[in-house]
Amino acid sequence: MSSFSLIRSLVPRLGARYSSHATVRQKTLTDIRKLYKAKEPLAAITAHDYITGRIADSSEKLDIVLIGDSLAMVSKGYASTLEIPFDDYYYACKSVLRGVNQKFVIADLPFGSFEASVSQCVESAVKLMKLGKIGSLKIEGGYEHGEQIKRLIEIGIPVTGHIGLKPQQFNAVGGYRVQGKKARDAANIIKEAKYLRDIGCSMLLLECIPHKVAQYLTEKLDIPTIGIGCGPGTSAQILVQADLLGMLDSPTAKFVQKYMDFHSEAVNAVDRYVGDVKTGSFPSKETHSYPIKEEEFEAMEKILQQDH
Ligand SMILES: Nc1nc(=O)c2c([nH]1)NC[C@@H]1CN(c3ccc(C(=O)N[C@@H](CCC(=O)O)C(=O)O)cc3)CN21
Ligand SMILES: CC(C)C(=O)C(=O)O
Ligand SMILES: [Mg+2]
Repeated sequence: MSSFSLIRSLVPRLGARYSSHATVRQKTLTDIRKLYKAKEPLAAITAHDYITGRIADSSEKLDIVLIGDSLAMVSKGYASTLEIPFDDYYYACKSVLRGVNQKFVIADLPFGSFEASVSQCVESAVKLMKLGKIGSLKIEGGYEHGEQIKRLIEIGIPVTGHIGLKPQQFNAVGGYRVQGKKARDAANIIKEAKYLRDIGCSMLLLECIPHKVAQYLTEKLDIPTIGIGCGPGTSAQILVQADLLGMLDSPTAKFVQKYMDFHSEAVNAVDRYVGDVKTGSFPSKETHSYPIKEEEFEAMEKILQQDH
Protein backbone atom coordinates (compact mmCIF):
# COMPACT_ATOMS: atom_id res chain seq x y z
CA MET A 1 0.00 0.00 0.00
CA SER A 2 1.42 3.40 -0.95
CA SER A 3 1.65 5.97 1.81
CA PHE A 4 -0.92 8.09 -0.06
CA SER A 5 -3.54 5.33 -0.22
CA LEU A 6 -2.77 4.45 3.40
CA ILE A 7 -3.49 8.03 4.45
CA ARG A 8 -6.59 8.03 2.31
CA SER A 9 -7.93 4.87 3.94
CA LEU A 10 -7.24 6.31 7.39
CA VAL A 11 -8.88 9.65 6.64
CA PRO A 12 -12.06 8.92 4.72
CA ARG A 13 -13.32 12.54 4.79
CA LEU A 14 -10.13 13.81 3.26
CA GLY A 15 -10.22 10.94 0.81
CA ALA A 16 -13.73 11.87 -0.27
CA ARG A 17 -13.00 15.58 -0.71
CA TYR A 18 -9.83 15.08 -2.72
CA SER A 19 -10.67 11.83 -4.48
CA SER A 20 -10.25 11.89 -8.24
CA HIS A 21 -13.51 9.96 -8.55
CA ALA A 22 -15.57 12.15 -10.88
CA THR A 23 -18.90 11.70 -9.10
CA VAL A 24 -17.59 12.82 -5.69
CA ARG A 25 -15.02 15.55 -6.24
CA GLN A 26 -16.21 19.15 -6.41
CA LYS A 27 -15.76 20.84 -9.78
CA THR A 28 -13.10 23.55 -9.90
CA LEU A 29 -12.51 26.58 -12.11
CA THR A 30 -9.97 24.42 -13.99
CA ASP A 31 -12.72 21.91 -14.81
CA ILE A 32 -14.99 24.69 -16.04
CA ARG A 33 -12.18 26.15 -18.19
CA LYS A 34 -11.54 22.73 -19.75
CA LEU A 35 -15.20 22.33 -20.70
CA TYR A 36 -15.21 25.89 -22.08
CA LYS A 37 -12.07 25.22 -24.17
CA ALA A 38 -13.71 22.05 -25.48
CA LYS A 39 -16.71 24.22 -26.50
CA GLU A 40 -19.03 22.17 -24.31
CA PRO A 41 -22.23 24.18 -23.64
CA LEU A 42 -22.27 24.80 -19.89
CA ALA A 43 -25.42 24.64 -17.78
CA ALA A 44 -25.96 26.55 -14.54
CA ILE A 45 -28.87 27.13 -12.15
CA THR A 46 -29.25 29.02 -8.91
CA ALA A 47 -29.74 27.43 -5.51
CA HIS A 48 -31.23 29.34 -2.61
CA ASP A 49 -31.39 26.83 0.25
CA TYR A 50 -30.53 23.23 1.18
CA ILE A 51 -33.42 21.72 -0.86
CA THR A 52 -32.56 23.55 -4.08
CA GLY A 53 -28.88 22.89 -3.38
CA ARG A 54 -29.59 19.14 -3.25
CA ILE A 55 -31.64 19.31 -6.47
CA ALA A 56 -28.80 21.12 -8.26
CA ASP A 57 -26.13 18.79 -6.90
CA SER A 58 -28.17 15.75 -7.97
CA SER A 59 -28.47 16.78 -11.62
CA GLU A 60 -25.71 14.69 -13.10
CA LYS A 61 -24.62 16.97 -15.92
CA LEU A 62 -25.25 20.39 -14.39
CA ASP A 63 -21.92 22.24 -14.27
CA ILE A 64 -22.39 25.34 -12.10
CA VAL A 65 -24.48 26.38 -9.10
CA LEU A 66 -24.95 30.08 -8.40
CA ILE A 67 -26.03 31.16 -4.94
CA GLY A 68 -27.91 34.11 -6.40
CA ASP A 69 -28.91 37.13 -4.37
CA SER A 70 -32.21 36.62 -6.24
CA LEU A 71 -32.91 34.48 -3.16
CA ALA A 72 -33.87 37.77 -1.50
CA MET A 73 -36.94 37.96 -3.76
CA VAL A 74 -37.51 34.26 -4.45
CA SER A 75 -37.15 32.66 -1.04
CA LYS A 76 -37.34 35.60 1.40
CA GLY A 77 -40.09 37.58 -0.34
CA TYR A 78 -38.31 40.94 -0.53
CA ALA A 79 -39.42 43.29 -3.31
CA SER A 80 -35.86 43.64 -4.62
CA THR A 81 -32.37 42.25 -4.03
CA LEU A 82 -31.37 45.55 -2.38
CA GLU A 83 -33.29 44.77 0.79
CA ILE A 84 -31.70 41.59 2.08
CA PRO A 85 -29.28 41.99 5.02
CA PHE A 86 -25.82 40.50 4.43
CA ASP A 87 -26.25 38.05 7.32
CA ASP A 88 -29.50 36.64 5.87
CA TYR A 89 -27.74 36.06 2.55
CA TYR A 90 -24.74 34.58 4.39
CA TYR A 91 -26.89 32.04 6.31
CA ALA A 92 -28.65 31.10 3.07
CA CYS A 93 -25.21 30.42 1.55
CA LYS A 94 -24.40 28.11 4.47
CA SER A 95 -27.62 26.15 3.86
CA VAL A 96 -26.97 25.81 0.13
CA LEU A 97 -23.37 24.75 0.66
CA ARG A 98 -24.35 21.96 3.07
CA GLY A 99 -26.17 20.41 0.11
CA VAL A 100 -23.69 21.00 -2.70
CA ASN A 101 -20.66 18.72 -2.91
CA GLN A 102 -19.97 18.27 -6.60
CA LYS A 103 -20.73 21.41 -8.57
CA PHE A 104 -18.67 24.52 -9.19
CA VAL A 105 -20.18 27.18 -6.93
CA ILE A 106 -20.37 30.91 -7.59
CA ALA A 107 -21.82 33.23 -4.92
CA ASP A 108 -23.09 36.80 -5.35
CA LEU A 109 -21.83 39.67 -3.27
CA PRO A 110 -25.15 41.18 -2.14
CA PHE A 111 -26.02 44.88 -2.33
CA GLY A 112 -24.44 46.86 0.50
CA SER A 113 -21.65 44.40 1.20
CA PHE A 114 -18.92 45.71 -1.13
CA GLU A 115 -19.59 49.14 -2.67
CA ALA A 116 -18.35 51.43 0.12
CA SER A 117 -14.68 50.54 -0.08
CA VAL A 118 -12.14 47.94 -1.08
CA SER A 119 -11.79 46.92 2.56
CA GLN A 120 -15.56 46.45 2.98
CA CYS A 121 -15.52 44.29 -0.13
CA VAL A 122 -12.58 42.21 1.07
CA GLU A 123 -14.22 41.71 4.46
CA SER A 124 -17.46 40.41 2.91
CA ALA A 125 -15.63 38.31 0.36
CA VAL A 126 -13.43 36.69 3.01
CA LYS A 127 -16.49 35.81 5.12
CA LEU A 128 -18.07 34.06 2.16
CA MET A 129 -14.88 32.28 1.06
CA LYS A 130 -14.38 30.99 4.61
CA LEU A 131 -17.57 28.93 4.18
CA GLY A 132 -15.57 26.70 1.84
CA LYS A 133 -16.81 25.19 -1.45
CA ILE A 134 -17.23 28.60 -3.17
CA GLY A 135 -15.05 28.79 -6.28
CA SER A 136 -15.80 32.34 -7.42
CA LEU A 137 -17.58 35.46 -6.22
CA LYS A 138 -19.78 37.50 -8.54
CA ILE A 139 -19.93 41.28 -8.37
CA GLU A 140 -22.71 43.11 -10.21
CA GLY A 141 -21.02 45.83 -12.18
CA GLY A 142 -18.02 46.83 -14.25
CA TYR A 143 -15.97 50.05 -14.08
CA GLU A 144 -17.84 51.28 -11.00
CA HIS A 145 -16.48 48.42 -8.89
CA GLY A 146 -13.11 48.02 -10.66
CA GLU A 147 -10.96 48.60 -7.56
CA GLN A 148 -12.91 46.04 -5.54
CA ILE A 149 -12.76 43.45 -8.32
CA LYS A 150 -9.00 43.96 -8.81
CA ARG A 151 -8.29 43.53 -5.09
CA LEU A 152 -10.26 40.28 -4.79
CA ILE A 153 -8.39 38.89 -7.78
CA GLU A 154 -5.04 40.02 -6.26
CA ILE A 155 -5.76 38.13 -3.06
CA GLY A 156 -6.68 34.98 -4.94
CA ILE A 157 -10.45 35.08 -5.16
CA PRO A 158 -11.67 34.36 -8.70
CA VAL A 159 -14.24 36.98 -9.69
CA THR A 160 -17.16 36.59 -12.06
CA GLY A 161 -18.22 39.95 -13.52
CA HIS A 162 -21.90 40.75 -14.14
CA ILE A 163 -22.94 43.24 -16.81
CA GLY A 164 -25.95 44.15 -18.94
CA LEU A 165 -28.94 44.28 -16.60
CA LYS A 166 -27.66 44.73 -13.06
CA PRO A 167 -30.67 44.10 -10.80
CA GLN A 168 -28.95 45.82 -7.85
CA GLN A 169 -29.05 49.01 -9.97
CA PHE A 170 -32.65 48.67 -11.22
CA ASN A 171 -33.60 52.05 -9.73
CA ALA A 172 -31.10 53.84 -11.96
CA VAL A 173 -32.14 52.14 -15.21
CA GLY A 174 -35.90 52.30 -14.67
CA GLY A 175 -36.61 48.66 -13.87
CA TYR A 176 -35.64 45.25 -15.20
CA ARG A 177 -35.10 46.28 -18.83
CA VAL A 178 -33.08 44.78 -21.63
CA GLN A 179 -29.73 46.64 -21.89
CA GLY A 180 -27.67 47.43 -25.01
CA LYS A 181 -30.38 47.81 -27.64
CA LYS A 182 -28.86 51.05 -28.97
CA ALA A 183 -25.48 51.04 -30.76
CA ARG A 184 -23.79 53.26 -28.16
CA ASP A 185 -25.11 51.20 -25.22
CA ALA A 186 -24.16 47.92 -26.89
CA ALA A 187 -20.64 49.26 -27.59
CA ASN A 188 -20.32 50.30 -23.95
CA ILE A 189 -21.29 46.81 -22.79
CA ILE A 190 -18.64 45.27 -25.05
CA LYS A 191 -16.02 47.73 -23.74
CA GLU A 192 -17.02 47.02 -20.15
CA ALA A 193 -16.75 43.26 -20.81
CA LYS A 194 -13.22 43.76 -22.20
CA TYR A 195 -12.29 45.87 -19.18
CA LEU A 196 -13.45 43.13 -16.81
CA ARG A 197 -11.54 40.51 -18.78
CA ASP A 198 -8.42 42.73 -18.77
CA ILE A 199 -8.47 43.23 -15.00
CA GLY A 200 -8.65 39.47 -14.55
CA CYS A 201 -12.26 38.28 -14.21
CA SER A 202 -12.45 34.52 -14.71
CA MET A 203 -15.97 34.57 -16.10
CA LEU A 204 -18.62 37.07 -17.10
CA LEU A 205 -22.31 36.91 -16.44
CA LEU A 206 -24.40 38.68 -19.06
CA GLU A 207 -27.99 39.54 -18.19
CA CYS A 208 -30.71 40.65 -20.61
CA ILE A 209 -28.71 41.91 -23.57
CA PRO A 210 -29.65 41.29 -27.21
CA HIS A 211 -28.64 37.87 -28.49
CA LYS A 212 -26.33 39.20 -31.24
CA VAL A 213 -24.45 41.43 -28.80
CA ALA A 214 -24.00 38.57 -26.29
CA GLN A 215 -22.78 36.24 -29.03
CA TYR A 216 -20.37 38.85 -30.45
CA LEU A 217 -18.98 39.50 -26.99
CA THR A 218 -18.57 35.76 -26.29
CA GLU A 219 -16.69 35.30 -29.58
CA LYS A 220 -14.38 38.28 -28.89
CA LEU A 221 -13.48 37.29 -25.32
CA ASP A 222 -11.38 34.35 -24.18
CA ILE A 223 -13.25 33.75 -20.92
CA PRO A 224 -16.56 31.90 -20.45
CA THR A 225 -19.76 33.95 -20.56
CA ILE A 226 -22.83 32.90 -18.59
CA GLY A 227 -26.03 34.21 -20.13
CA ILE A 228 -29.50 34.86 -18.76
CA GLY A 229 -31.94 36.40 -21.20
CA CYS A 230 -29.09 36.58 -23.76
CA GLY A 231 -30.05 33.82 -26.19
CA PRO A 232 -28.01 30.82 -27.29
CA GLY A 233 -24.68 32.53 -28.07
CA THR A 234 -23.06 32.48 -24.61
CA SER A 235 -20.70 29.81 -23.23
CA ALA A 236 -23.10 28.93 -20.41
CA GLN A 237 -26.80 29.33 -19.69
CA ILE A 238 -28.25 30.12 -16.30
CA LEU A 239 -31.79 30.26 -14.95
CA VAL A 240 -33.13 30.87 -11.49
CA GLN A 241 -34.09 27.39 -10.27
CA ALA A 242 -37.45 28.60 -8.92
CA ASP A 243 -38.28 29.95 -12.39
CA LEU A 244 -37.47 26.80 -14.34
CA LEU A 245 -39.35 24.65 -11.82
CA GLY A 246 -42.32 27.04 -11.61
CA MET A 247 -41.99 27.29 -7.85
CA LEU A 248 -43.69 30.66 -7.50
CA ASP A 249 -47.16 31.81 -8.54
CA SER A 250 -45.85 35.09 -9.94
CA PRO A 251 -45.20 35.81 -13.62
CA THR A 252 -41.67 35.28 -14.94
CA ALA A 253 -39.56 37.17 -17.48
CA LYS A 254 -39.75 36.37 -21.20
CA PHE A 255 -36.41 34.53 -21.16
CA VAL A 256 -37.63 31.84 -18.72
CA GLN A 257 -38.48 28.34 -19.90
CA LYS A 258 -40.65 26.55 -17.32
CA TYR A 259 -39.84 22.83 -17.09
CA MET A 260 -42.51 22.09 -14.50
CA ASP A 261 -45.30 23.81 -12.63
CA PHE A 262 -44.15 23.03 -9.11
CA HIS A 263 -46.37 25.63 -7.43
CA SER A 264 -49.69 24.36 -8.83
CA GLU A 265 -48.65 20.71 -8.46
CA ALA A 266 -47.74 21.40 -4.84
CA VAL A 267 -50.99 23.23 -4.09
CA ASN A 268 -52.85 20.37 -5.74
CA ALA A 269 -51.03 17.81 -3.57
CA VAL A 270 -51.76 19.83 -0.41
CA ASP A 271 -55.46 20.03 -1.41
CA ARG A 272 -55.57 16.24 -1.79
CA TYR A 273 -53.96 15.81 1.63
CA VAL A 274 -56.46 18.21 3.22
CA GLY A 275 -59.31 16.33 1.49
CA ASP A 276 -58.05 13.01 2.90
CA VAL A 277 -57.87 14.47 6.42
CA LYS A 278 -61.40 15.88 6.12
CA THR A 279 -62.85 12.57 4.87
CA GLY A 280 -60.87 10.53 7.38
CA SER A 281 -59.02 8.52 4.73
CA PHE A 282 -55.66 9.75 6.05
CA PRO A 283 -54.00 8.54 8.19
CA SER A 284 -54.86 4.84 8.16
CA LYS A 285 -54.34 2.68 11.25
CA GLU A 286 -52.50 0.05 9.23
CA THR A 287 -50.02 2.06 7.14
CA HIS A 288 -49.37 5.33 8.91
CA SER A 289 -49.46 4.50 12.63
CA TYR A 290 -47.80 2.38 15.29
CA PRO A 291 -49.44 -0.53 17.19
CA ILE A 292 -49.27 -1.51 20.86
CA LYS A 293 -49.85 -5.17 21.94
CA GLU A 294 -53.31 -5.76 23.43
CA GLU A 295 -51.81 -7.08 26.73
CA GLU A 296 -49.63 -3.95 27.07
CA PHE A 297 -52.65 -1.72 26.55
CA GLU A 298 -54.65 -3.67 29.18
CA ALA A 299 -51.70 -3.51 31.58
CA MET A 300 -51.53 0.24 31.02
CA GLU A 301 -55.19 0.55 32.03
CA LYS A 302 -54.49 -1.44 35.20
CA ILE A 303 -51.56 0.82 36.09
CA LEU A 304 -53.78 3.83 35.66
CA GLN A 305 -56.44 2.30 37.94
CA GLN A 306 -53.82 1.45 40.61
CA ASP A 307 -52.25 4.92 40.48
CA HIS A 308 -55.70 6.50 40.86
N1 LIG B 1 -37.31 34.82 -9.96
C1 LIG B 1 -36.36 35.64 -10.40
N2 LIG B 1 -35.77 35.37 -11.58
C2 LIG B 1 -34.79 36.18 -12.08
O1 LIG B 1 -34.26 35.89 -13.17
C3 LIG B 1 -34.39 37.30 -11.31
C4 LIG B 1 -35.02 37.53 -10.04
N3 LIG B 1 -36.01 36.70 -9.64
N4 LIG B 1 -34.67 38.57 -9.26
C5 LIG B 1 -33.49 39.34 -9.56
C6 LIG B 1 -33.37 39.51 -11.02
C7 LIG B 1 -34.45 40.33 -11.65
N5 LIG B 1 -34.51 39.78 -12.97
C8 LIG B 1 -35.43 40.13 -13.96
C9 LIG B 1 -36.73 40.38 -13.62
C10 LIG B 1 -37.65 40.73 -14.59
C11 LIG B 1 -37.27 40.81 -15.92
C12 LIG B 1 -38.27 41.20 -16.96
O2 LIG B 1 -39.44 41.04 -16.74
N6 LIG B 1 -37.84 41.67 -18.12
C13 LIG B 1 -38.71 42.11 -19.18
C14 LIG B 1 -37.87 42.81 -20.22
C15 LIG B 1 -38.63 43.92 -20.85
C16 LIG B 1 -37.81 44.69 -21.88
O3 LIG B 1 -36.90 45.45 -21.50
O4 LIG B 1 -38.07 44.49 -23.08
C17 LIG B 1 -39.44 40.94 -19.85
O5 LIG B 1 -40.55 41.15 -20.30
O6 LIG B 1 -38.89 39.82 -19.93
C18 LIG B 1 -35.93 40.57 -16.26
C19 LIG B 1 -35.02 40.20 -15.28
C20 LIG B 1 -33.59 38.69 -13.12
N7 LIG B 1 -33.44 38.23 -11.75
C1 LIG C 1 -30.15 36.07 -12.17
C2 LIG C 1 -28.79 35.61 -11.77
C3 LIG C 1 -27.81 35.91 -12.81
C4 LIG C 1 -28.37 36.21 -10.46
O1 LIG C 1 -27.46 36.99 -10.32
C5 LIG C 1 -29.16 35.80 -9.29
O2 LIG C 1 -29.90 34.80 -9.35
O3 LIG C 1 -29.03 36.48 -8.25
MG1 LIG D 1 -27.64 38.06 -8.49
